[in-house]
Amino acid sequence: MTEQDRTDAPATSTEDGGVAPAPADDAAARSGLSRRAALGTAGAVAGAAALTAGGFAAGRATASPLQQNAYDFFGAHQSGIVTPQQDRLHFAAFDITTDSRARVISLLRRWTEAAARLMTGSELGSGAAGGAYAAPPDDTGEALGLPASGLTITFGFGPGLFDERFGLASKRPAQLIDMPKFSGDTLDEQFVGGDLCIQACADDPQVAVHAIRNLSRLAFGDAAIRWAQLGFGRTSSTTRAQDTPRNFMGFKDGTANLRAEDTDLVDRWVWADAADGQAWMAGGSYLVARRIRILAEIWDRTSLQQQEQDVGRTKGSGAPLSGGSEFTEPDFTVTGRDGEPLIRPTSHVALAHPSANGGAMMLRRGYNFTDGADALGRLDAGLFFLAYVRDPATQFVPVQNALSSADVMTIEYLRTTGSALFAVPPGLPAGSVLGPDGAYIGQELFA
Ligand SMILES: C=CC1=C(C)c2cc3[nH]c(cc4nc(cc5[nH]c(cc1n2)c(C)c5CCC(=O)O)C(CCC(=O)O)=C4C)c(C)c3C=C
Ligand SMILES: [Fe+2]
Repeated sequence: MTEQDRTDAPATSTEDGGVAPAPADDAAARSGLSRRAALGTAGAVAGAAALTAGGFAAGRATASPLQQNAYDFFGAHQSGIVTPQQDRLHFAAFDITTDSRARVISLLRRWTEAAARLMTGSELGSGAAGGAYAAPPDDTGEALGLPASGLTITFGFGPGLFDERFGLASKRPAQLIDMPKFSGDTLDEQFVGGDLCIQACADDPQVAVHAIRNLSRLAFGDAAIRWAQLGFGRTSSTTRAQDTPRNFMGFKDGTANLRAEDTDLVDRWVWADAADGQAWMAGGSYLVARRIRILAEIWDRTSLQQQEQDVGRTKGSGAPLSGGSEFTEPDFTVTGRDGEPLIRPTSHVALAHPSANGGAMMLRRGYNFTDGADALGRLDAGLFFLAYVRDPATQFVPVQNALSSADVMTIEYLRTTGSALFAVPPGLPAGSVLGPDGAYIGQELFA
């Protein structure tokens, strides 16, 4: 767990890290949260303040059942980027359906306050069963009784937020490019773009789905889901303590990923800086989302030798074909008896490696997905590729171009059906007071 992910600051903390119940109650009163729910949150965050970098609260006597595995919503960066990658994902891209700038701000305030509560394992408002009998409940209820489950909620802004509607055109970061169409892309419009996005990651799928469902509900009248994606297993590690998971092709994935502990590299390749052009993005990042279908039926009829040559690593241990073990650096100069490089130049690893891309790196945070089958009985399954970068034009586009034009794995077995890019603003500092007039994610953009 990294510094900014520690659960060491309550949802309405004071500058010195103490709990400030009065603002929480004020905010609750202003936003119509029940006393019961507000007390639940205050209790949870007060307990959370006792947690340390040693990890989650799970199993600790001091942790209430609801706050177990709770990450802090507050910090210099949004949670869900360098946070140890959870195993489940619900991702949603939204269209903004209002032309009112004030309503967009109000939506971001509602989302921010709700996200901070959901991450503590608390219900929204009066809860699922505690509100007025004659009104729909404030919380849909399917996460009632479940712990926080490591939930992180990460908000992003798509190019549409910067169109003529909201007077934000001059604040659009140069890094938020219109994603080019890559050779071989077979995009399905139902998985493309979005004015806003929410990435909800958790260790329990019900918790991640509950978060998106309730945030979507809060957006009613202002934004509507354009497309969404569930992920059932992580395909990366974002910290050194985590095992390397396997992707839908059966290979270890995430071995050479950037990790939270690589702070210099993360500063260099992930976090935006004011000097990059837009001060409001300092401490933020850019999220590339690509829905990539894997032609499993073809891949599964391919020999082990061919599979390993296409990836550039062994299927068992994930070691590079040039030798060593999983975390040995690939050596692209080592040749076999036939004089050919052991790692083929057309392999995925050879083409995606920083040495082939001007040193560029990215923080991958993808998920396996399966969405049923097509009319021919083939699985609609693959990898929902998520990557955080500081500059998509120099860190993602050249790599994708190289993969699209030369990577045997990409050309023969992968079909990209969805694509989107979002600017992910920085986090909110501890001590921020939330509510109808309070702080919100992205506030510097509207300042
Ligand atoms: C444009 C960026 C990338 C896309 C798209 C992509 C798709 C994709 N990758 C795999 C499987 C593996 N990728 C691996 C490594 C790897 N992939 C990228 C980039 C993209 N992948 C990078 C930058 C790297 C690291 C290269 C390096 O530094 O060595 C690996 C090897 C293990 C690992 O390091 O993670 C596998 C396996 C799939 C299945 C996929 C789309 C479906
Ligand atoms: Fe890859």
